[in-house]
Amino acid sequence: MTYKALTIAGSDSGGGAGIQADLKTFQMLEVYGMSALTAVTAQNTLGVHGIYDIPLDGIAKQIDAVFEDLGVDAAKTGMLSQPQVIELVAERVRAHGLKRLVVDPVMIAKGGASLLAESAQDALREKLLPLAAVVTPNIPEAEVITGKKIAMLDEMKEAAMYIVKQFGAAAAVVKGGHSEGAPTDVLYDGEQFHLLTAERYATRHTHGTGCTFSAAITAELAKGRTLLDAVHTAKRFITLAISEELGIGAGHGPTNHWAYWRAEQVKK
Ligand SMILES: Nc1ncnc2c1ncn2[C@@H]1O[C@H](COP(=O)(O)OP(=O)(O)O)[C@@H](O)[C@H]1O
Ligand SMILES: Cc1ncc(COP(=O)(O)O)c(N)n1
Repeated sequence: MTYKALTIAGSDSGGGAGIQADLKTFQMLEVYGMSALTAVTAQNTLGVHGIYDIPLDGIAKQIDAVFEDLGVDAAKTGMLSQPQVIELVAERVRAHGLKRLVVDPVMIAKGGASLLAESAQDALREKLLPLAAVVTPNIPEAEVITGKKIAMLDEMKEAAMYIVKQFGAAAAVVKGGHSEGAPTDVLYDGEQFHLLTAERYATRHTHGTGCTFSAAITAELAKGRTLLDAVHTAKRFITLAISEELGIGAGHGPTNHWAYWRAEQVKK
């Protein structure tokens, strides 16, 4: 059986985040990867040097071409850039009846560049979140979505629940990468909370961690795994990818997309 996943996101020329991180992650989890580009960024580990949006009809045609021929078991969104892109993606997701949608509400790159216009925040909340099987904000993104400050674990829990109850997402994971101490992520699945904890690695090479984490959830959902199983696998995938840093680039380098697969081979 060949499982298929689609990423609707921006290109990172540096290969650590965006479409490139997503496709590498799908591949390493043995899922066939497909892409619909929303924007092309000229980017490396030092920052974003240019953003070139793809015309709306080009985005729609990529999505439709993939659904109409190959089929999609699960999809994720990453950088959506503009409100019209969010509206279009929401409309195509509904038209194709896609159920397993992971929304990574990408807003700001690690270097500080804005990857989502402020005017797109309402469209994200109103149009896309209701279609999500799971939303994966980091702490600053969860603060923007909910309009509430998050300093402690209890507030991460409140934010995850608020995103589900207020905006109609089926589930939310508020990621703890930006907190202090252990990087604990909070999953609210509509009924219960689940905490996922790992060791914190002192490294500057965390470019694309959010993209990689949400892509791993998407790949596992494409295989028909439960959300809880998918999030657990994604946590292991990203923790290994961060712990075995590649050390390339002069700035925030990429994570190691081989690490999980190699660890699994050793187990066999
Ligand atoms: N230094 C780190 N050590 C271990 N895990 C981390 C570290 N930084 C982030 N993570 C984990 O990586 C994943 C992505 O989180 P985060 O960095 O918050 O997302 P984003 O890239 O969207 O800002 C989460 O599971 C988070 O807990
Ligand atoms: C095209 C693109 N998409 C997403 C991100 C966010 O990735 P991160 O916040 O992990 O640097 C990025 N830098 N570039």
